[in-house]
Amino acid sequence: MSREYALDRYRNIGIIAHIDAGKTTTTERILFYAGKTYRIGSVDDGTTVTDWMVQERERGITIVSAAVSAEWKGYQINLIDTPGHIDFTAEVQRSLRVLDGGVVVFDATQGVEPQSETVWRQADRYKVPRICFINKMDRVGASFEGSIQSIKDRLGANPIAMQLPIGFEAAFKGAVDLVTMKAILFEDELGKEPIVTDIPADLVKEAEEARAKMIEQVAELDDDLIVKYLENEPISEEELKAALRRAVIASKATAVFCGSSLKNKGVQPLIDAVVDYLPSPLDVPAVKGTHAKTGEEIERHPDDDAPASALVFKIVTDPYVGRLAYIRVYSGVVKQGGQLLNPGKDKKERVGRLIRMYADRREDIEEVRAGDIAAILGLKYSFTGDTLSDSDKPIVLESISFPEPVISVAIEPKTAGDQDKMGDALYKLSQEDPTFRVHVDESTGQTVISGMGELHLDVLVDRMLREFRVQANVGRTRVSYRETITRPVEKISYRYVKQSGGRGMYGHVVFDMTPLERGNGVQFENKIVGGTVPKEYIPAIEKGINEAAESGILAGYPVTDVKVTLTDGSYHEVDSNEMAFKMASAFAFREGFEKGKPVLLEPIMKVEVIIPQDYLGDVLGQLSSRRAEIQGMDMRQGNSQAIRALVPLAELFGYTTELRSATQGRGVFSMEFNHYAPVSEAVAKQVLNR
Ligand SMILES: Nc1nc2c(ncn2[C@@H]2O[C@H](COP(=O)(O)OP(=O)(O)OP(=O)(O)O)[C@@H](O)[C@H]2O)c(=O)[nH]1
Repeated sequence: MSREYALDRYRNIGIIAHIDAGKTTTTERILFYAGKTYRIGSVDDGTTVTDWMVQERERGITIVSAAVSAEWKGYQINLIDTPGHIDFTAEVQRSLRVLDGGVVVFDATQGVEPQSETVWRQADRYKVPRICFINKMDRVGASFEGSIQSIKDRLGANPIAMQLPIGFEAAFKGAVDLVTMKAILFEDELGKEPIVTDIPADLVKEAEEARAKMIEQVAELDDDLIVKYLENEPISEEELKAALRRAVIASKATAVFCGSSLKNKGVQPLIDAVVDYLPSPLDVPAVKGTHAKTGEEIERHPDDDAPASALVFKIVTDPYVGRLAYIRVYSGVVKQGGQLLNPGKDKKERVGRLIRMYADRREDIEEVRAGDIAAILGLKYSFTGDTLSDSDKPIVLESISFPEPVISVAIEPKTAGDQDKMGDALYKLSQEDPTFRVHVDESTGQTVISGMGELHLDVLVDRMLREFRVQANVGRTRVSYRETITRPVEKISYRYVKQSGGRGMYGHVVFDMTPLERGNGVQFENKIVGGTVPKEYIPAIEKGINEAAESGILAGYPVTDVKVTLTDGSYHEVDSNEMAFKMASAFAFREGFEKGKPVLLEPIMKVEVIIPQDYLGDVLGQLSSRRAEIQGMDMRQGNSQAIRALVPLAELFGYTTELRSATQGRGVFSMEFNHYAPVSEAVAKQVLNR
């Protein structure tokens, strides 16, 4: 079999946007025009194809990114939907890791919003080339220019306007294409072909100026073109497009388009732009990884003849077909019925079925080639972030790093019947989502689930009910605190000895514990020289420490930012075993922790509040009563005021409601985890008393 599309005809892209900018509507329209949807969905009616999960429909937000394939003018477009809400940041990150380019959607009345800034920065981190779509041009207050200005000011990007809007607000009709210098007009109705015609007479001058500016901007970024430009030689359409394509792929510029997805305007030129300016798998750097056995660094190119390598970027428990693992193939060919190695887990996996998702159907396929995206059915051991590789040439690709969950709730099954099902449901959900954790609180015996925010946990509890039919009582949302030590403790020595008939137990460890900077977790180093403790017991010692660190001694929260250095110990020829050393190190850890002057740490969030100017005084007052540390303020589009602050997460529960009522519903805020910090004594008392 050969390729259906040449490799340079693939586009793996994501639609990235702030919540409500119109990502779902735009995705829908793209899928409609790219020919694979039978029926257009509408977010407002709750029937979109990408938002297939019930609660997404009800909430009107996109939570789980589905990868959907479509076709446009002989190109295969794999659309990876990314959520716009910060609580689902893991979803955004995992999709950014596997896509080659992004379309960032903005609301023309708002320009850059707080969360568009967050997703933009994330895309920067993953070096994803982007084009922009200024949506909602039909709305009152829409401004193409204002939005472009905010992309420049707030994102520090280099936006190049490729169009000039025709018509204003409700009368928005389409745009002048500044490359071809033709007007493209759209009717409101879906499915109508755009009308390509001459530029309206009253816009000719403005269009010429805009084109001159665009050419200048593109030429400045391109060594070849700048010469021609300065010498006033003619620049062809192809040359212009090629130069812009290079600039976008190198992230030196972002091409900007406008439209109204809801009114079916501007979408086809946007898909043309995806093809013209966003990279194919050949245009992005080779993926990096390490040899699973030797640790040697390896690069893999998108070559069908290279050994197979793929990254699992999403697990979905599909109610109809079962556990689907979405993969991006980086090199080689993954074949249905074939075998792959998960080198990280050292497990062989069989590729049961290979499935390509379209907007309206699934299709079984025989193979997925380098550069493409599809789903595998039948994997047993592989999860998000895992590599699948050729067994003979095992590679582990760079994985995806996820933030630590910051809030938790206790949940309790309603009936005995729910008990078993709950365990199963939680297990499956945590498999799908690496920022969702489950643990049993030792002191209360309660099951505690942790995640990235209230909405995140709400959605998961909701899914438990709907997909797994588990009824559960949910406790109050709590902050996920951490515990750490504040001073070093040396030579903690613990001997675990048991003599109860038969064979005894003997394990003895001596170690130092030192506080680490924030964000370092629990680290372990073995510095034993000579054989006071045989090597075979070292892993058990480390395990004992890690298990003890799962719940600290202050209030049972996980321990973090501590380094344990094993310096000495002793063993017994007959009585020593792994269990004894594990017990010894766990007890020693607890003892050392107690002596290290432990403190509670709380998550501090980076918050941005956007409000109309008039409410500034009230909102600042509210923030300061919530222990906020104001970091800065600036003016935004439409006379609104942005406040940036660091606020403890514990103070943010219920803030949305308070902000709304203080600003007559007009204030919005976004937050993202920033760091952990020690709590004040008063707060510590409160938490510890609970
Ligand atoms: N006037 C106008 N409204 C639009 C346009 N595009 C989307 N909308 C509306 O804006 C709202 C949000 O659109 P969505 O497509 O759900 O936005 P989203 O960014 O996908 O939001 P999430 O899925 O929740 O992240 C819906 O009520 C849409 O009908 C547009 O071009 N013009």
